[in-house]
Amino acid sequence: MTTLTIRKPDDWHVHLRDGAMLQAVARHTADHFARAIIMPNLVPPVVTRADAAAYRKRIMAALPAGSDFQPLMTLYLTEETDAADLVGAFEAGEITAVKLYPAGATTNSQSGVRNIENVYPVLERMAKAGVPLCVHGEVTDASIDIFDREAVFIDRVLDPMRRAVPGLRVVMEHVTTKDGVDYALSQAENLGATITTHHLIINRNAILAGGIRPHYYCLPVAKRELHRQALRKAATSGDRRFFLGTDSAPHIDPLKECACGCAGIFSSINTMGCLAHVFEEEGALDRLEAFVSLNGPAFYSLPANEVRVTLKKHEEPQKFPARIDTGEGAVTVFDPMFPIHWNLASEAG
Ligand SMILES: NC(=O)N[C@@H](CC(=O)O)C(=O)O
Ligand SMILES: [Zn+2]
Ligand SMILES: [Zn+2]
Repeated sequence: MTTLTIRKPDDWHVHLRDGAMLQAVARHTADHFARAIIMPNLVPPVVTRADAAAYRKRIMAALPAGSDFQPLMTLYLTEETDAADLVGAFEAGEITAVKLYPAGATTNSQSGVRNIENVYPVLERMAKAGVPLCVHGEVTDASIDIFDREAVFIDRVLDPMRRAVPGLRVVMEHVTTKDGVDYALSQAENLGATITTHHLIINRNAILAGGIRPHYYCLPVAKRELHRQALRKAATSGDRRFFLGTDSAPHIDPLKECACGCAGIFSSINTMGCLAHVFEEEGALDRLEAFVSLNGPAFYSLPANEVRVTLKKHEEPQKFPARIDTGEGAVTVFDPMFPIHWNLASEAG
């Protein structure tokens, strides 16, 4: 049996939701990760310091007894955001970052930013205080092809914003293109990028070839194979600018399997097994720790976790549920379309 011992991973982008869904999914993230950046796109969104404190309490209450999982809270940036409230929350350690959703770009982004220049004053305050900005990087212009929205965002919004607010620390969330990878690599400072598990595994064929498969639909949508290859190269390179953000984003099956299905892939249960498979395939198991446990904390100026975990490769494929039950309905688990032989040693199997 092959084993790999690494520092405990963190997830730098996850959706834990609220209510019954939070109760069902929180423990899966807490099982595998020491910390996670908690996305604020609830309805209504987590906008103020008080909202974040209240949401954090609900998350803590949803964790299994004795869990030492640490949620790292974020605020949802709006054109009305109060900079003093935001900086106060950051300086008190109550939030770790702020999230920019272009209005209309993705799930629950209606309250997001319509004109980026309207938030430059808040971004300047964030740059001064050292508050990182996590960015969903897609334009919403209906005339731009959905497969091009990330690349166009870099030119039209991200790069001008970073020039206008020098010193702002930015994370390109869930990069899905070679363009995203190349932009991150071209910048020496103040820029990181998260990569999801599923974008290392699927290209757009998974959604569209041989029938429409809504459980592979997420935003940004998976792109063509050359982009998946660029993401694999970046993630397995060890380069400090790239780190794991699973973007595990549960929606109940009836909301995925319908005429206008929601975007989001739920992967928190089998993410680590999938990643070990991908890194092994790329001959890069020795760089998995950088991607899941070292580069993220370094970007966020946090210590890496001291606790170690062991991943094991088993002869037999490991069993993961095809779906989980939640108080709201079933949620389908990401199926990587290959048998997963790896799991965390503490897991069953
Ligand atoms: N990634 C997704 O497809 N969906 C996310 C939103 C997001 O991260 O863009 C969600 O909240 O469902
Ligand atoms: Zn997003
Ligand atoms: Zn997300």
